[in-house]
Amino acid sequence: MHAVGIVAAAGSGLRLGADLPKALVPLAGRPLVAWSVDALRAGGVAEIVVAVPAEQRAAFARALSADVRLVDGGASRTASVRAGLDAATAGADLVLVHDAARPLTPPDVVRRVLAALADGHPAVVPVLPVVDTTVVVDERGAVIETVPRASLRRVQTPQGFDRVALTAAYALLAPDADLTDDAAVVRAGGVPVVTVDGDERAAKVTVPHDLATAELQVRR
Ligand SMILES: Nc1ccn([C@@H]2O[C@H](COP(=O)(O)OP(=O)(O)OP(=O)(O)O)[C@@H](O)[C@H]2O)c(=O)n1
Ligand SMILES: C[C@](O)(CO)[C@H](O)COP(=O)(O)O
Repeated sequence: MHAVGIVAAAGSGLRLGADLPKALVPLAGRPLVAWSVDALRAGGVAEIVVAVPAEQRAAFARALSADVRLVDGGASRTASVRAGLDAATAGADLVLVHDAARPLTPPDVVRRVLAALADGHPAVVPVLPVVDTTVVVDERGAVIETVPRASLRRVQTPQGFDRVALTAAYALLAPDADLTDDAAVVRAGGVPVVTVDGDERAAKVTVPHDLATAELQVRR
């Protein structure tokens, strides 16, 4: 089986508030995107395509090794992944879609996703339980309902797919579709999605505190 990794790295990182695209923000001196590419490689994915902001291609080329292919991302994560998928070589039968913003994803998470794909599941996501009480609020922020959380999960990346199933699901999407992850794309196309264990260390760097936490994690 041949897996291609697509790294979504074309976001700007508004919530992080850095003065360069989030995927280029350094963690222990290396750009987040370089860590995320390494995570996929350490888990057994050799071919990597990275979707980058078009105007930053040169900076990404300097940040990554020459065997990583760069493509121009789009206005949404969905558009960026679609561009990466279009650029993957025909030889790949599996696709792992990963966020550049999850730099410290342990290789075991990647391996668990690949193992479930090898078992014949067409779509696999790593998940974690919800550990806080979870509520619904009204427009003023008042709590109107506590949600039972036993069956809720937080979804991480990399998310793994049979390439034919993912390509077919993307082909069904409207060109301007903007879904929050790729599992939602295949589910919209009727493909069942199974879960494997995620890992707290695969947390997404979204706000400044997440970057500080990642720095501490690297130093341990
Ligand atoms: N047009 C976009 C938007 C997001 N992403 C990528 O999708 C991943 C998850 O998105 P998120 O963490 O929301 O990143 P940003 O969109 O950059 O963050 P923000 O919403 O704070 O601007 C990131 O690795 C980001 O680079 C992408 O490839 N193309
Ligand atoms: C893809 C993702 O990381 C799965 O949890 C998440 O949906 C990305 O969300 P964001 O708001 O675009 O960061």
